[in-house]
Amino acid sequence: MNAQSKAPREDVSAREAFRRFWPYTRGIRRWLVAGALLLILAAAGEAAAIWIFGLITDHVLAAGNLAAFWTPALVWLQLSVLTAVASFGGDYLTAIVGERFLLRLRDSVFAHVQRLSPDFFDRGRTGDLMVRLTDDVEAIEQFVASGLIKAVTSVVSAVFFAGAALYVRWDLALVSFALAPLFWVAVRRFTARFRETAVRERDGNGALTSVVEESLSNHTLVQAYNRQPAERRRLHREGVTWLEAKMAENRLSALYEPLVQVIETVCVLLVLGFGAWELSRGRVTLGGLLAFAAYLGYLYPPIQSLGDVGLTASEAAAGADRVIEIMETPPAVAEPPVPRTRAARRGRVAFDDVTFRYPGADRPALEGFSFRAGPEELVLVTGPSGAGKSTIGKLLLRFYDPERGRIRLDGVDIRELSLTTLRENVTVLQQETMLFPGSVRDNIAYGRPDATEEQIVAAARAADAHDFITALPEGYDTPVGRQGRLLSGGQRQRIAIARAMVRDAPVLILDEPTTGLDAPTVRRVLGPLRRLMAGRTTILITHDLHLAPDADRIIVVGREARGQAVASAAARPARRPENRQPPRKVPSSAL
Ligand SMILES: Nc1ncnc2c1ncn2[C@@H]1O[C@H](COP(=O)(O)OP(=O)(O)OP(=O)(O)O)[C@@H](O)[C@H]1O
Repeated sequence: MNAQSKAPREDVSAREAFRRFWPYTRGIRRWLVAGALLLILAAAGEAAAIWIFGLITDHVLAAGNLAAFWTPALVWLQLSVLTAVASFGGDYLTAIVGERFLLRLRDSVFAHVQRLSPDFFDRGRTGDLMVRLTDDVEAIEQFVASGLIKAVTSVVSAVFFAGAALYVRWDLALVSFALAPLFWVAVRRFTARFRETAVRERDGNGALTSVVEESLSNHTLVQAYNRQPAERRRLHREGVTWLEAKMAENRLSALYEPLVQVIETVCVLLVLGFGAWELSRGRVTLGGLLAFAAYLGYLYPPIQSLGDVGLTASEAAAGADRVIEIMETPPAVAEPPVPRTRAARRGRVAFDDVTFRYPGADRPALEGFSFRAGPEELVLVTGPSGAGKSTIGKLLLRFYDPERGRIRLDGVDIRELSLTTLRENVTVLQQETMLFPGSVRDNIAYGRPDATEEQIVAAARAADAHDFITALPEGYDTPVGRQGRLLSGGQRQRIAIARAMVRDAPVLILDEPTTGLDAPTVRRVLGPLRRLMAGRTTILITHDLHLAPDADRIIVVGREARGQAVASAAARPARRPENRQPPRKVPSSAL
């Protein structure tokens, strides 16, 4: 199953989302507690300051007694400094906890995504995946880490201010608390709707980012086929869907705040009316009444903030659905329980009666396929398009496991090797030369980041790339651009050959290494390719028979008449041309 496909998603409740992501706070929980305690201290400081304000009103302002002002004023000043420090510390720790949580969760989701099969990426939409790794992960943080602190401090602050209000005038307090359930009703009604709109908004955001990503990464195709208006319309359509979802969300938040304010005003007016009556009868002092009103004023923000936590929880649950969906997509292959981390590095490859079907495909891409390739052998794999040739490389690299049969490297089933060890032993040179944005040097050293300058240059020389690289404006430091687009196809190919040389693996898979290159360029890369193949087991997947004379064996992967894709190993020794020159091997000491 593919997380990015449109399969119906199981909704996750906020509680489940919390339970699921709470373990990511391991190690930072003490900071979480410290942050919450500091914020509670700040709330207590504010409550005490209001108390002093009431005292000053009664004993200084109402009594006109300046002498009584200094002591409470000094205490108030000290309290406000203490409150400021506690509030700073609390906010800072909350931010640290939130950001660390975010970092850890994003790292973990990304690490999982990296283990998924190529099929997951081929079927899914990159833009949507990007939104899941950024916005959705952030929404979860807003709830689980900072949201939790906010909820705890809001509850404690509400208890403080409610307690203080009760202490000052319990009867007045009870009158105002009688309206508290109104808040709950408002919050509950809004939370459910908010959840719905949040899910739509997140999906819309993913779809919009996907269109931008797809359109920009295929800009040449778009321009060459005059598809700009169609792409603009596609973006606009997704933009409108997102706008509608966003507006529904904004409408709800815009409605929620004034509604809460109206409820607040009703409370305050009720208290003031009742208070004025009590004041006129001399049952409460002006200072007492003002302090009481202030406590109520301070009581509403934490209650409102609890409501906000409810809304954040809805958004987080919507994000959590999307993140959990990825986390629950199983990797196509698993590391063995006790992986072997050493291989003989001789390069003996064997496919024994291998049958493989792509996930969701109704017929096998390879069926009962067997072949062997030994050290220093060049096995050429050819056959019609779609017959399963490239699949051989994907299975050897263990992007997928066969349904039946087994694949061995130096006599060991590749399922027993650690994935790292296996992939250190097999280098692939793909049909489409993949370069990473970065310099020429970074790209050559991509498979072996600790490669020395001499090794990089030796590989570039052997790949016949050194001369054109030194002629580039910044030599080995020249940026190659996105997917190496600043270089020509032949240059990209030679850099990829140099990269494979630096990697120096005993098994080499060349998947259509000359596709897309014109005849002179093909002739130009043949020499470097031969040097790369020297001393290794090479599986050359190609329609192009330029290298056929060099092959030790040719395997024809074919389709049988019944229309099923069947790979048959019609292996036959290739005729070795008399004039075949032994390839010059790049001394491994130089690599
Ligand atoms: N990710 C995938 N999911 C489902 N089917 C796939 C997937 N990748 C390839 N296939 C199918 O598997 C079959 C073999 O594909 P493969 O890429 O191995 O063919 P090939 O012989 O290398 O073709 P070509 O010469 O055109 O590159 C094809 O029918 C193809 O449609």
